[in-house]
Formats: sequence, C-alpha cells, structure tokens
Amino acid sequence: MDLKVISSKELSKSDPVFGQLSFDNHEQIVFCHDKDTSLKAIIGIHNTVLGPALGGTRMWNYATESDALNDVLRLSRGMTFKSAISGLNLGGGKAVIIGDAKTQKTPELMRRFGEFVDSLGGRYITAEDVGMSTDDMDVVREVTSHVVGVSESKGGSGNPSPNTAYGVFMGMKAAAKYKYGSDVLEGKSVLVQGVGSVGEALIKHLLKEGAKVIVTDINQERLEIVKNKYDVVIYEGNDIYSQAMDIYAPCALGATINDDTVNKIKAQVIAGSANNQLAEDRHGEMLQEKGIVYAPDFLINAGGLINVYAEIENCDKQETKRKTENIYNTTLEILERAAENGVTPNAAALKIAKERILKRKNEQLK
Ligand SMILES: NC(=O)c1ccc[n+]([C@@H]2O[C@H](COP(=O)([O-])OP(=O)(O)OC[C@H]3O[C@@H](n4cnc5c(N)ncnc54)[C@H](O)[C@@H]3O)[C@@H](O)[C@H]2O)c1
Repeated sequence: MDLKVISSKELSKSDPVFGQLSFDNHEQIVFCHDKDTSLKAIIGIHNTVLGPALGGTRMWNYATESDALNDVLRLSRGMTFKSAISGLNLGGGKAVIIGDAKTQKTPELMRRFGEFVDSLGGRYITAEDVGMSTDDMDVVREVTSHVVGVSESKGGSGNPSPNTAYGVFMGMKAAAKYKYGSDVLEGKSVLVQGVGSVGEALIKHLLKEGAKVIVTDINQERLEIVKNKYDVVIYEGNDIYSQAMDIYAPCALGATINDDTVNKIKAQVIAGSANNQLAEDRHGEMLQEKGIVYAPDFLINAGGLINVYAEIENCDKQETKRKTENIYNTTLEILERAAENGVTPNAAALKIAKERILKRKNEQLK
C-alpha cells in the first residue's frame, strides 16, 4: 500500500488543529481510534470554568476529517455559551463519530466510544445528538457513568428532543412577540427544515397553536411519516430560502444562513433548533439589516440540555419545565437589549454568556 507520509514540517505549515478557524482556545481535543470497531471519533472540550463539559455525540458521514474537526470545534464552543446563557453549572463539550449512523453504528463501537469518554474522568459528559438515540446512550452507560440522556427506565431523563422543541417553541413565540407585538402564532406560516426528533415535536406545538406548517427534509421516509401523521404541507420547490413564509425554523444542520442564502430569505423571524445556524457572525448582522429577527440558536435550543441537566442536579420535571419556559423571557430580554445597544441578538446573548464565565473564573482565582 502506498502511503503518502506528510513530514512534520509540512503538517505544521498547515496548522490542521490549533490553526483551524474554528479553534477558539479549546482546552482539550481528544482523537479516539479503535481498529477492531472502526471507531474514529473526536471529543472537543471547549471550556470547563462553569463545570464539566457536557454536550452530545454526533455521528455523521463527514466528507473529510477536517470537516469533523471543524464541526466538533464549533459545536463544543456553542455548548459553552448555551450552558452559560441558560444559567447551568456546566462547561461546553461535544463529540463527533465519523461514520454513517445507519450502517456503521454498532453496540461494540458505542461501548468503545464510552470507554474513551470514561478515560476523561468526568471532564466530558456525553449525551445524544444527530445520529444518536437514547438506546445508544444506554449502551454507553454500560461502560461509563459520564453520560446523560439515558432511558427513563434506567433512571435517566429519556429523549431530550421534546424538551428542546418546547424551548424552541418558547423562543419562537418570544421572537414573534418582539416582531409582531403578539406571541400568538395562529395563522403564521412556519417552515420547519428537518423533521427529525426535534422538528417533529415542534410541529405538534405549532399545529396546536394554529400555525400553518410547511416541512422539508432530505429524508423522504421522514417526510412520509410526518405527512401521514400531521396536517402539514410538504415543500415541493427547489429553493426553500426564497419561499414566502413568516417564520423559518432550521431544525436540520447548521450554517444554513450563509452567503448563498441570507439575501434570499423572506421570513421575518428565524427560530429553530439547529446548532450554529449562522455560518459567520456577519450573517447575523446581515439579517438585522434586513429587519429579520433572529432568535439565537444556542439560547432557544437549550431545552434538551436543561432536560439532561436534571440527571446531574436531580431536578424534577416541574423545575425542568420552568427553566425551559424561561427561554421565552430570556429571548425577549436579549432581543430588546440587542436593539437598545445596536448589536445583533447573537452578540448580545454571547456577551451575557461570556460575562458569566468571566465572573466565575475571577471568583475561582480569588
Ligand atoms: N435533539 C436535541 O435535543 C437537540 C438539542 C439541541 C440542538 N439540536 C439540534 O437540532 C437539530 C435537529 O436535531 P434532531 O435531534 O432532531 O436530529 P435528527 O437527526 O433527529 O433530525 C434531523 C433531520 O434533519 C434532516 N436533514 C439533514 N440535512 C437536511 C437538509 N439539508 N435539509 C432538510 N433536512 C435535513 C435529517 O434527514 C433528519 O430528518 C440538530 O442540528 C441538532 O444538533 C438537537
């Protein structure tokens, strides 16, 4: 077999890890490999000032290892600010497993991944994300206690997605209140992009409120399931961003608000569960210039994190619901504060999150 060996000199020129644009003073990046199970995973620990780094594990068929690294760096950073803005005593971390969750995920692979998580001694706590389920977390639990989002029958908090959807719904209502003067979504057209666990649960809240729901997904099977269960319209065109709608709810993957899409978007409000919806911060500024209200993703999609946090802090369901409903107040407050200070909602939310981390860091230094 011909192996192209890159000299350390060449590698250092390209700075593939610390030189990544997404690298933001992450504390630790762990590359995990296991030949027997074909596990290839990266765990990113961004910041542990507020507590252990908690964040889900995503399994995705990344085109390149750089894409996987970029994703884990961005996602783990997002978790730091999500915990901070939600008032939780948690840091930010995330893991990615490179591979197709449908065909390459096995219990052996999950157990081996769990052993790597365990080796970090609790600095990183894992949970489910895209390509993962509560059942997978149950398998991970066999080898480590540093996992949340396990089944209720096993003493866990179960699938976090319904609570994520509830938080997104709260954030969406707050954004609507800010934009339209009323948080009632009846009659509003909402496009849900990605009808997976969160998207489907969000649809239920929207329909209950009388919104007109349009759905899109790259997975035809999911669209069929949703169409057969709910009174929704499937988007049939080939450019969803140009579609007329009141509210755009990105519930698939991140970076959908980018140079190619930002000028096409017709929605007046953007509120969804996907992490890192803005490809870059400047896209948030572009939305603001267009008068589009953007509810920061890491703020309104914290319901799942709040749900699994109950396993660490032993909160009851009522407390989890209260914390999740509070996303409404925080979102409204941040939208108002952003307008007062002439900054984007994303920047305003980040500022509050960073201030909380800095305050705790200073207390720890005393
Ligand atoms: N599950 C949670 O509790 C939670 C919490 C916070 C954030 N999130 C984020 O919310 C998003 C959805 O999470 P989920 O748990 O529902 O995932 P999921 O895997 O159950 O669903 C995602 C859906 O999006 C679809 N999809 C992927 N690319 C698409 C595209 N380009 N266009 C349209 N559809 C596409 C997939 O086919 C799938 O049906 C993810 O970005 C996730 O990181 C989830």
